[in-house]
Amino acid sequence: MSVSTASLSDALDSLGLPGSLHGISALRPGQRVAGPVFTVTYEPVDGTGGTVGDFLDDVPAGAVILIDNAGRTDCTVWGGIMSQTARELGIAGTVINGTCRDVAVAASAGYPLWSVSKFMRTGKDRVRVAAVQAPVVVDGVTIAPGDILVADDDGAVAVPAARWEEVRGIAQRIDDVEEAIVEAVRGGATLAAARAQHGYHSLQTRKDHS
Ligand SMILES: O=C([O-])CC(=O)C(=O)O
Ligand SMILES: [Mg+2]
Repeated sequence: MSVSTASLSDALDSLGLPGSLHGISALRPGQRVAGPVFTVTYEPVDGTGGTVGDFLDDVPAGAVILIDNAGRTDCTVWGGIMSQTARELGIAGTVINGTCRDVAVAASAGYPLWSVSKFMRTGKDRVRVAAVQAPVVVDGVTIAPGDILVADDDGAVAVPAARWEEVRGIAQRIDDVEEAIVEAVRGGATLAAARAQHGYHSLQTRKDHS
């Protein structure tokens, strides 16, 4: 599963599928995860009774948690206790349509995180878990539990589980072609000639792959 999010995004474009999650960024360089999504949806509460992280004990090892707090950035849905617990549980990483805190703790625990922002005000008494393992919509992309979420330095991409092998295969071929272009340039070709030879400009263009 080592294809880049860039090539996965191009592969999705070529199939006319959505999946690239605009607005969500890596919190630090060098992180990468790929795995089945465990979805969590938050909702606002007025006053007391809300909290964050109640679902964490139920997430299986290897899953990538996707938290949808509707892009809200004025209070957290993730913090350092959660990063360290997730690490203990063997959870692959967390992608947040919202914000998180204690990011230095996540870094020292080596726990991978992606989010809209980082901000220190807690979501306790401000939000609560509304649903787990229900479909979520992020940036217009519907993501169902078990879809494959891949995240790296360039951001996060979701691929429907039923299309994963197809999308991964196309993305792998795109990675190979891009490598061949660079090899051709190293071998003395101009960029224009190398790109033309390998069909660079239409790698992501919508097409019939059959
Ligand atoms: O309130 C939060 O965001 C949760 C928190 O700090 C933690 O898990 O350490
Ligand atoms: Mg904390």
